[in-house]
Amino acid sequence: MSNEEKTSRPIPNEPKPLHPSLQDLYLGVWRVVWEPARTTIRSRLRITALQDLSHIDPLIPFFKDVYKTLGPWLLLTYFVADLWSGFGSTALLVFSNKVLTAIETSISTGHADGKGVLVPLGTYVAINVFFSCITWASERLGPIMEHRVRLHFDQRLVEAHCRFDYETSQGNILKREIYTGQLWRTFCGFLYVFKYISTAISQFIFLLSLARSQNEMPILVILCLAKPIISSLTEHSIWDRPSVIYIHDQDYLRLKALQRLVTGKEYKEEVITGGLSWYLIQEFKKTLTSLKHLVADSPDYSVKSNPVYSIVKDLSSDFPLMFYAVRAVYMPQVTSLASLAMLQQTSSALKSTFDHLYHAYGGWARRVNRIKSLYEVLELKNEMPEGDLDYPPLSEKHEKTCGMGIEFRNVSFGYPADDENNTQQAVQDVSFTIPPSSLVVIVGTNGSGKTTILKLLSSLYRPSSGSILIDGTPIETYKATSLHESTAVLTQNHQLFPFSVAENIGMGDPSHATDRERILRATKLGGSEGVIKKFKDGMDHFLEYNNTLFSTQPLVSGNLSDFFNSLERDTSVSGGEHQRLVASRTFMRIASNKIKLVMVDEPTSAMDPEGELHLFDGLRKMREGKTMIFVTHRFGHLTKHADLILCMKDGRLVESGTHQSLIDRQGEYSKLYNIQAQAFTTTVSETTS
Ligand SMILES: Nc1ncnc2c1ncn2[C@@H]1O[C@H](COP(=O)(O)OP(=O)(O)OP(=O)(O)O)[C@@H](O)[C@H]1O
Repeated sequence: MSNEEKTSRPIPNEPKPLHPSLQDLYLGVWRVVWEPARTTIRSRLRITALQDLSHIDPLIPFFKDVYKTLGPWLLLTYFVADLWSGFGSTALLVFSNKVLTAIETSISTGHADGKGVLVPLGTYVAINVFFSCITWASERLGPIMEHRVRLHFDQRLVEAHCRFDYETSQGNILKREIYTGQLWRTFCGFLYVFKYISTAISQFIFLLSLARSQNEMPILVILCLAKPIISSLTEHSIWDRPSVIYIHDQDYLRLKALQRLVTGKEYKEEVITGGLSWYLIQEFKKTLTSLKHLVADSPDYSVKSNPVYSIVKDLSSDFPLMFYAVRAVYMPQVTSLASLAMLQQTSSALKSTFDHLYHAYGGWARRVNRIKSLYEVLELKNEMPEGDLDYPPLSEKHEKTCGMGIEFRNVSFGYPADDENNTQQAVQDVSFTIPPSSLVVIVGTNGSGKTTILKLLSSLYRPSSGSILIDGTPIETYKATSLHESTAVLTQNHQLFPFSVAENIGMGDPSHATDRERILRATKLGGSEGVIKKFKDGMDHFLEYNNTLFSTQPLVSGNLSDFFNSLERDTSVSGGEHQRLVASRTFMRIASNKIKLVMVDEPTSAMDPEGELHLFDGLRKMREGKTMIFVTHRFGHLTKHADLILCMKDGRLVESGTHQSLIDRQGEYSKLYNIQAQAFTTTVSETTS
């Protein structure tokens, strides 16, 4: 396998060693570290308000997708277990009633009917055990299904975001955040409604059938308290004590980093112009494959790991009933109000079911809206028109050694404004022609439209009027992705990605993203060798390290606090170092041999003069077969060697020509040039005088 085929791995998955006083636990992708201490009872979920029911149409594609992701058997098992938990509670009431009736008969006749009591009791216990097993199984299945549903929609969203053009990606619809982690619970929320309706019906029927039929306080109180006591002894929550919780799984971190790259607005421009979409999808899929073994990403997962605890806890709520049953068998002369107790028990169960139903309905509209938002994003159409012509067209005799030919014909463009009355144009009626393989410099005052010209050429936006021709063909005739593959862009706004240094540079040419030789060459050309030497782990140093690290409670000084501090990482680089690393990525891209147009927009603002000279020299040496456009405020080697200078002012092209012709003209260019030249001449004359 070539270098390119290997997945570049994030930092090693080595757990950080712990002080002997600390303990740790791995829960899914999380590592929880704590100092052993006493536990407290976990807090309860908050309750949502009742809202109107919405129509069911938007839910159909969602249900279909969940069905396709989980398959019929997993879904059916979960659905049956869910429904059973509703009917099962009524079945328990039926058999507890039988037990109580048998007890009552024993008492009234004064004859101990062991079989009459023990058979329904045995059935009751068997149902309860079965019930606990089903509950336990569905608690195990739930996180697996949740995880799969989440990964499915994560992938759909990554693919959708990679498909969006720049303008679409900035739109309002995408400002709403979609948490795929909630989608399974949303689905369950719909199931709960059906579950509680069926439970309520069965409990109600039973309550009607009961209408026919019908004191040891301290011990009863203790028995009633058995359930919370057992729960607090057997259920341990990581949220109950000071713990350090962080994502330990490196694949998961990479998954998150890839998602950030795809969804983060700050990366979008470069993801689009860098043609990274397919690479990101490919890497995302690879990472998903490595993550399939994990069933959840919530640190609460698997806190209850033993089914016996669940069985004992669930049985404990019936200790009072068992107590009465045993007592009736051995002391039949003591009378109890069995029917009355049964009525009370059934009605309180029904009350609780109605309560749940109320809350399940309460969340219905919220859940429908969540699903609507999800599908609005998944089905969102791109705003920018594009054609299906490849660039450079295969059929035409496009010279291999020839850069891109560009023509602007009366181009005007205004950015989509928040305020519709704001009609100011960033570029107005601009026309120029750039012959293939030219070196062009665009100069002008701030806000004069220089960067906007590059953005229009990058197909990030389309002109409001006029036309842009690429090699004589309108730009919108080409596939935007195909133009991006032929273009390298370097600006001062370009970001470092949340990956290693090597991958940051390698992604300049996604087809060779792990080719170390190419990366090293690009590193030298971009002048970032010195930067990388500073990192302890060199090329493998992580930039913008994305670890989820927090503590559950304030950490006072101590071993836990020291441990917490040791996990924090400093990933910052200086502005100039940042620009050198980004420049290396561009050199990686230019070296891919597909590039016909290089656009460079003030990428050296934070660089020292040596770095700047190195960068421009490097770019000029790679000129062959490329058209190069530089936007700059600095008049120097570039402007003097340019084939064409475009001078912008207030969105208009005011002058164009070579350096000498524009100096001779004594216009806007000459004015800007003289302002800069004056600074040096004044300094020289001051020094000499
Ligand atoms: N994303 C945007 N949304 C709205 N207006 C914008 C946006 N980007 C630029 N503009 C406006 O468009 C005009 C031209 O901006 P542009 O960035 O092209 O100028 P520039 O010549 O590159 O400026 P500078 O030299 O400061 O980089 C400016 O008035 C600017 O405020």
